[in-house]
Amino acid sequence: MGKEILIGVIPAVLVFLLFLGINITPFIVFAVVLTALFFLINRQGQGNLSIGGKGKAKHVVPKSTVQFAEIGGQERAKNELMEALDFLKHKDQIAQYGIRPLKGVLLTGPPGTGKTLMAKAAANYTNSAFVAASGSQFVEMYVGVGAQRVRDLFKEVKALAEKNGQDSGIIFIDEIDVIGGKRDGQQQREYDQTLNQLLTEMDGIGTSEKPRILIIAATNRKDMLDAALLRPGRFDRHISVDLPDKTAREQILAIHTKNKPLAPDVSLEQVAQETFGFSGAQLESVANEAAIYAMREKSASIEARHFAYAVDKVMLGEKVDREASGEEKRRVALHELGHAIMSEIVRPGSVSQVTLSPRGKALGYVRQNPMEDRYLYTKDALEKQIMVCLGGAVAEEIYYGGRSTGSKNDFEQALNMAQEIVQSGMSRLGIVHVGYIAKDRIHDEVNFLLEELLEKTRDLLGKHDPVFRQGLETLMEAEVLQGDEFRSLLKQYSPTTQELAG
Ligand SMILES: Nc1ncnc2c1ncn2[C@@H]1O[C@H](COP(=O)(O)OP(=O)(O)OP(=O)(O)O)[C@@H](O)[C@H]1O
Ligand SMILES: [Zn+2]
Repeated sequence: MGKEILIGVIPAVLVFLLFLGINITPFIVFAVVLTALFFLINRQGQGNLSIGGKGKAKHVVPKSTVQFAEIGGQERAKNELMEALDFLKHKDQIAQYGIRPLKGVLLTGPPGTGKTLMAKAAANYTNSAFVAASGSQFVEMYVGVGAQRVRDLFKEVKALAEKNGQDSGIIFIDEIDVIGGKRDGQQQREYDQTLNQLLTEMDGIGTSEKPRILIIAATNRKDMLDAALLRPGRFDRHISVDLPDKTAREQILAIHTKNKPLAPDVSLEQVAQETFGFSGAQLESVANEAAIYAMREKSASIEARHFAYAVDKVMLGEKVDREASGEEKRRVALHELGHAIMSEIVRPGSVSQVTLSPRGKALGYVRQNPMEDRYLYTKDALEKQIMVCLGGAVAEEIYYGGRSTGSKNDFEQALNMAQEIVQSGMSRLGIVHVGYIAKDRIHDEVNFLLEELLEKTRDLLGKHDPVFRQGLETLMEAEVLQGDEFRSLLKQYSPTTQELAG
């Protein structure tokens, strides 16, 4: 601020000197030089300190101003991240207690769910210097360039922290899977060097180091990552950032319409209802497109129909049509109800929540109350849990006459548990020595077990049609059913013991 005043004062002084009849040429030269200097300093002061010459990726971002409050939904992820960040804030205590410093946080989840926003908010929350890069920026034709860039990144964040007087720095690496993907074959030499450099830098982060550095990485393919990255002391804290559920969608829409004139007929809840499966980025797009439609029509405010257009446009842009997405939601709802009903049948009181909120690859889930550890080790308990797993696919079979890829994970779990039964000597085969018995005999026995349990599950779920219908209605509307709600629905619509027996 002082600079502007000086720049204004200098000409005034010169005019005054001229007025006194003094030769001002030397003063003018001096003033010009001074002004030029001020401009230079001023420009550098804007903050985009950049190390490295041309051709280098620009990964320095001005000081982050994003706040956690500007991120809609993601409550669990935000809390987990803040908890992790408290390590940065209380680093003296961490050192005092000899706690291993947290070095890496991995954010996983589909594109556009706010991972970048979270990293920026993290920097703001901890008053850390922030630099960002994307995995693809490290891929170069020349060996060694990627590794050099990793080194630069660490240097940069340190320099930036020093310059801003901050005692911590956050490095955000988007698409970490590009440099940290699983090794296969030799064509990955360059990636290897980049990854190794990253690991070396991370291993070098000490407890008392200043500035303290935290690396936040993002990927939507955690399963693709090299195990070396996930080891303790590296990216050992994983936070999943999921697609938003209905409430979260409404919050995100509210955030992105805050500065827009909405007509009274707009219900963000309604828009949220119609945007199942949308990411935060897509919702931002909906808000923006709706505004564009309204402006084109010279409408004074954004009306409900503008939102309807916008939702369609974003869906079409993503090649998802409304019909299909509604149908998919129905299918997911029935699938989850299948799990939930089975869960209550085999273990009353076990369902804590049924939701359609898409998590990771799954589009819905049933949260079960934890059971006692002991429980899992009997044959009966394993069989019951297998039936809960199969419930989803069976429900789809009943209502759609076939299964979908949505049950892959369920089947994997069921298979594992069935194998457990066989290998623990709890099947018709008796005690088996896994090394000696032919593989296909185990396989056959596992299949036999699963077929039997499938049949049982079909039988039980087939008798719960009214529960499916009522549950479906609620889930389509609210996308979530709390455990108690679900149980009272079951109580009301379940068949009686007599009906079950018949
Ligand atoms: N939870 C959210 N709340 C508010 N806005 C959001 C949210 N999630 C995404 N957005 C909007 O979408 C934009 C893109 O989000 P962001 O870049 O953080 O997603 P990302 O998960 O990092 O995606 P990608 O993996 O594709 O990089 C944000 O700038 C913001 O406008
Ligand atoms: Zn399932």
